[in-house]
Amino acid sequence: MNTTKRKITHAAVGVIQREDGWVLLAERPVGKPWAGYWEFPGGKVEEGETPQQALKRELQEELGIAVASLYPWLTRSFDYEAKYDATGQLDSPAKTVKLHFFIVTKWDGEPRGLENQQLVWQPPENIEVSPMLPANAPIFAALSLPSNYAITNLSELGEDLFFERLKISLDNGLKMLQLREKQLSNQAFQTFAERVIQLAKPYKAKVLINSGNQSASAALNVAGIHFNSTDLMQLQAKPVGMLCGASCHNAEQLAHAAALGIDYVMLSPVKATRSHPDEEPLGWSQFANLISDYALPVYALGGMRPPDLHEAKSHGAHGIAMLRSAWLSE
Ligand SMILES: Nc1nc2c([nH]c(=O)n2[C@H]2C[C@H](O)[C@@H](COP(=O)(O)OP(=O)(O)OP(=O)(O)O)O2)c(=O)[nH]1
Ligand SMILES: [Mg+2]
Repeated sequence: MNTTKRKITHAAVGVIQREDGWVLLAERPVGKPWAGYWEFPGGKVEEGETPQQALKRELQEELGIAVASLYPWLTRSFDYEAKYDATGQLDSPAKTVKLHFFIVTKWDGEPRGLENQQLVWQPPENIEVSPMLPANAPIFAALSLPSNYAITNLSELGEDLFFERLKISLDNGLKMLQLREKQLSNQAFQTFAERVIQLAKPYKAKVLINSGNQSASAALNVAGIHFNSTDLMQLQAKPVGMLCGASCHNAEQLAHAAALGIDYVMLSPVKATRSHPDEEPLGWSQFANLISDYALPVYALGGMRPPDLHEAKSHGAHGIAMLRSAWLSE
């Protein structure tokens, strides 16, 4: 392993996202390192700039747009090896880049390729341009996760009401839910889970199961597993071939989840909740501090209701996870 300390290049990267979810990609023009590779618009953070200031400048320079609204999102480091062109000339030296991603939701002006770069709008779950800058591979998986994530609450609602509400939620666009029912026997959980999976299937909603119910699940066709924080800390490697998330409550758990490279975390409790009345809430500022330099998408959990989404995103969250309020009738 190369242990020489590399200089870190900071870059500000803009995920410019339309209301339909499609994002803007640019092809690096001839004459720049990694020419022909696709990327999100953005560029290097200059001396004395914050990443957010750098992004606004870069999007003005590269696309001629003025950012009107943005959310801080992920921060990821990536080690680039030296790259040589076909004639053996150095195209780009070995370096470590730290990418500060933002999601840009409003802007003034129509994006144009002011540096002769090709531009294209793409749906994150089905990108058709390639090659992509190698650091960006996990970004599209993260972008494909929905903003709202529901956790089942069968024990409080009872079966009839739960399935009635589930149907309504799916009709209203719910795309991801976690089955978490510690009180159920393996057999009862299995029956419950099969019914949920069946209902969710035509909506293409992702169904995950909590690791506390995992023993019941071998036969179930679920999209993934959600590890509680105790099981997360026991985990040595990310299970392959499935979506994988975890509950975190502190910096140590967040760091372990990031080291495993799982797909998302939930950080809680943001606010006081009825389900966990004894836990001290983090509040938004501590929530934001814990994830200010974090590589994975984070769902805020604990007292969240749908109108909290904007505030959650303003504090760096990818979205919100809800237990009780996911199933309210209004
Ligand atoms: N803009 C952008 N840069 C990315 C992405 N992914 C990724 O690894 N990078 C790396 C490539 C570069 O090392 C660095 C950003 O540099 P850049 O070439 O865009 O810098 P810049 O716009 O300031 O332009 P210049 O210095 O090349 O003239 O971050 C991405 O999606 N977008
Ligand atoms: Mg650039």
